[in-house]
Parts: sequence; structure tokens; C-alpha cells
Amino acid sequence: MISVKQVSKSFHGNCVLDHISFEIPDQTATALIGPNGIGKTTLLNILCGSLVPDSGEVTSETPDFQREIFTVLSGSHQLYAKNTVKENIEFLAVLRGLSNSDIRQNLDRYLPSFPLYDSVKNKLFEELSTGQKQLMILLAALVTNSRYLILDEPTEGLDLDHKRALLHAVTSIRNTKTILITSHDSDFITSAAERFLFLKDGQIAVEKEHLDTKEFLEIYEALYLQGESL
Ligand SMILES: Nc1ncnc2c1ncn2[C@@H]1O[C@H](COP(=O)(O)OP(=O)(O)OP(=O)(O)O)[C@@H](O)[C@H]1O
Repeated sequence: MISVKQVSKSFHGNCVLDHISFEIPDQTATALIGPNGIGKTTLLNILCGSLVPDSGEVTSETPDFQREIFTVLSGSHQLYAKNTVKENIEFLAVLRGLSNSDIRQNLDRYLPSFPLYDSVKNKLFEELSTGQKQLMILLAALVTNSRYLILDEPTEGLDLDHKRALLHAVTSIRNTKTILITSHDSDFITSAAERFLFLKDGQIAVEKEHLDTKEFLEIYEALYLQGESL
């Protein structure tokens, strides 16, 4: 579990996070929800340790937990463009101290959720489409045994097929990993996540479990749209 305790962050006097506290329980997928500019990325950066809060702290019972966070960013260049998918995944895994047999074992474990791998493993990473890249970065996160996964807008730029493949992959792993997802895609997020944290005014305004799309949109509208219909 990761605990965010009384975290505050301002930029140039503009308070983005205001003594925010919440927990990210293990082996579940938690969604961080809110419109553009509400503070999601700021919070993710603080969670990963790449941004220092003005006050408060992020803790876990796992020592050095921030080293075990793997962030999957949309459209990012997290893998080496000129290496194949297979080389990239194996290289990352070796860097994280996995042996060849660990890597083989993890590939065997996760490949059923990533049928795409076999057809792209020998392609250069730069030759993949946006959706294929997303899926392969997520596979890399799993093969490297990352305990905590942050999926920041994972469906951005994905067609329906890749979105479905990503959803299938996330639902197949969410009860073995600790996952935090940000997304503006209400259909995807209500299927992928089991817990929902709605950010407003620098704090968690609403916390819910297992929302369907209709319930999600009702909360979203009430919190952020002030009467505008979706
Ligand atoms: N480095 C920075 N310097 C100044 N202001 C910043 C900085 N980073 C974020 N902000 C401001 O903090 C607020 C929250 O930004 P943040 O990127 O966390 O929002 P977000 O919820 O992730 O938005 P989006 O959904 O568009 O990604 C915004 O007003 C943004 O302009």
C-alpha cells in the first residue's frame, strides 16, 4: 500500500494540492479522476518522487517503493527506439536484476494477456503504432516485476481494438499489482478501475468503489460541470 499523507503543492502561489491524504491499496486498480489542470500529473510526479511536495509525505511499508514504480506514459519514448521490442524488454529486465529464466518465466506468465507480442517482438520500437507501444510498455513493466504501475492517460490515441486489448491486460493483472490510472475515458476507466478518487480543490472530493459509466458521469457532472450536460 502507498499512503499519501497531508501532501500540499503550490506553483507560484497557486495551490494545486491542499493537504491531500489517501491510500492506494495493493492488488487493486485505483483511478484518479478530474478535469484538465486539476492536479493529477502533479500528484503522480510526487508519488514517483520526481517532484517534491511543499509539505506532507508519501510512504509505504515497502522500503524504497519509488524504485518499484513503473509509469506508463501515453505516446512516450520509454523504450529505446532503435532496439527491438524483445531487446528492450530483456534489457530493462536485466537492469532490474532479473535472470534469463526469470524473464522467460514472466513472459510465459504475461504473454496470454498480450497476444500482440509475438507479432511485434522483432520490430524496432520506433516501428510500432501508438497503441502497440502502450501495450508493449505495459508488458515491459510487468516482465520487470514492477510492483506499482502508474498508467497516465493510457488510452490516449488508441483505437477501439487496442483499447480493448489494454483493458483486457489491465483487468487480468489488477489483482496481482498495485495500479493507479488517470483517464478521461469514462468507459475505459469504469471497466479498468475498481476504486475511484475524484480530485477537487486540491483534495479527494469523492471516493467510490465499482462505478458503472452512468454513476461515474453523474458524479463527474455534479463535481465539475455545474449543470452543463455531458
Ligand atoms: N511546473 C509547473 N509550474 C507551474 N505550474 C504548474 C507546473 N506543473 C503544473 N502546474 C500547474 O498546476 C496545475 C495542475 O496541473 P497538472 O498537470 O497536475 O493537472 P492535470 O490534472 O494532470 O491536468 P491534465 O488532465 O491536463 O493532464 C495546472 O494549473 C498547471 O498549470
